[in-house]
Amino acid sequence: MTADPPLVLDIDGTLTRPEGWGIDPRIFDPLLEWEAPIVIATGKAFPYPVALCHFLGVPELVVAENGGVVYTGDDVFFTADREAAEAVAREYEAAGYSLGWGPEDTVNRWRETEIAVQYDQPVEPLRAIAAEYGLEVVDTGYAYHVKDAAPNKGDGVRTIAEHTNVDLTEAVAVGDSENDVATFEAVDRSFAVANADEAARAAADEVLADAHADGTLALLERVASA
Ligand SMILES: O=C(O)COP(=O)(O)O
Ligand SMILES: [Mg+2]
Repeated sequence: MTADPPLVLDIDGTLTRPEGWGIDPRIFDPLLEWEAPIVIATGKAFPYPVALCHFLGVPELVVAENGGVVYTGDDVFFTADREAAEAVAREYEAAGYSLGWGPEDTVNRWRETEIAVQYDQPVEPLRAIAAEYGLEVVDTGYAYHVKDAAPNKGDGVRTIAEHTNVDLTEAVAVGDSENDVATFEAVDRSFAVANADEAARAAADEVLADAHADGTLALLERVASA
């Protein structure tokens, strides 16, 4: 009899419905019943993974903003600030472009360390402006994230492990894009869903046969305690 391994899960592309958008409701019960810690490691702003944990009914262990914000359940750690990314966003807008989210911009409203740009906005001028500020642009397949190069999801996951009982030498991670590569390096076994980008596929120990939540759900069945 083996125990359930700790999980490190990405959100978009990994817990999403086959259509690619929205959380697949089939993940709720397996995650609620999982007997080991679950870390949500995402590019989304801090409130989103916290809310996901809350509504799943699992403890809040969260890496948000691609590692810019880390929550261990007791403490919040910030590993970057928003100022430079904000300056890039203003310059992008001044050049006639838009972040693409509308006036109230709930995607960036609560962001503390980076700025996200909608996926159908032009990325080349964004990359050029970000480079002037020494920042990088990460392509998650869902948005472009303007961020400091230092924070990443993998370091965030390690911070959680240092402050909790999450044992990364036993952990299983699932992800779909270049922002999950550092996570894959931090855990014991790493899996890219079938819809994953090249970077995630190359970094993962295994590419799953199924896409989105279908891939993740099949994997959970496979690695669950016997
Ligand atoms: O916020 C994004 O663009 C992607 O989010 P994810 O890291 O949970 O896939
Ligand atoms: Mg993703």
